[in-house]
Amino acid sequence: MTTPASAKTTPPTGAVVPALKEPPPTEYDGCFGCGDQASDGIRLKHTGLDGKVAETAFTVVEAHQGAPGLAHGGILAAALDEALGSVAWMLGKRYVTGRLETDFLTPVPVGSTVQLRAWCTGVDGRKAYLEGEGHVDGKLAVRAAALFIEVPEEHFEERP
Ligand SMILES: CCCCC/C=C\C/C=C\C/C=C\C/C=C\CCCC(=O)SCCNC(=O)CCNC(=O)[C@H](O)C(C)(C)COP(=O)(O)OP(=O)(O)OC[C@H]1O[C@@H](n2cnc3c(N)ncnc32)[C@H](O)[C@@H]1OP(=O)(O)O
Repeated sequence: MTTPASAKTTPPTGAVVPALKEPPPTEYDGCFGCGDQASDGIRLKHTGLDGKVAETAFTVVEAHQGAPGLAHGGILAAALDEALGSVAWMLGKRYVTGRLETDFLTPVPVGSTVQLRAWCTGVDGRKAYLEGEGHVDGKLAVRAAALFIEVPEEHFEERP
C-alpha cells in the first residue's frame, strides 16, 4: 500500500514496533468512538487482531451525512482516529492524538460498512506513529497516518 504519511507522521530510523497487548476494554463509556453510553457515538468494537493489525467495522447511517447520501469526512476521520487510538493504547501506555492526516479516496454512501484496519509503524520516546485504512466493498476509501503522544494519567483528570 502507498503510505499516506508525511514527514511528521513517519517514524525516524531506529523506531521500534512493539507487539500489541490485548485490546483494552472501553476505557470510558462516554467516548464518542467506543463508549456504549455515548448516545450519539459510533460505538466501534474490535472485530479482530491479526498480528500487529487491529480491525473494526463502521456502518454509515443517515446521521453521519455530509452531502446528501454521503458520509461526512469528519465522521470518517473520527472512526479512523478511534481505530488508530485503540492501537496506540494496545502499546500499553496512554496516548492522545497529536496529528491526524487523512486521505479521502472515494465517496462513502449511507448504508456502507467501512472495514477499518490500523497498525503501529514505530515508537520513538513519547511518540507513536500509526497508520490505518478503510475499505468499502473491497475498495480503499479512506486512509490515515498519525502521530500520537504519550501522556501521563493526569492528562485525563476531570477539569472543573
Ligand atoms: C481497530 C479497532 C478499533 C476498535 C475500537 C474499539 C474499542 C476501543 C477501546 C479502547 C480505546 C482506547 C483508546 C482510544 C482512545 C482514543 C482515540 C481517539 C484519540 C483522541 O482523539 S485524543 C483527543 C485529541 N487530542 C488531544 O486532545 C491532544 C491535545 N494536545 C495535547 O494535549 C498536547 O499538545 C500533547 C499532549 C499532544 C503534546 O503536548 P506536551 O506538552 O505533552 O508535549 P510537547 O508539546 O513537548 O510535544 C512532545 C513532542 O511531540 C511533538 N508534537 C506534539 N504535537 C505534535 C503535532 N501536532 N505534530 C507534530 N509533532 C507534535 C513535539 O514537537 C515534541 O517533539 P520533540 O520531543 O521532538 O520536540
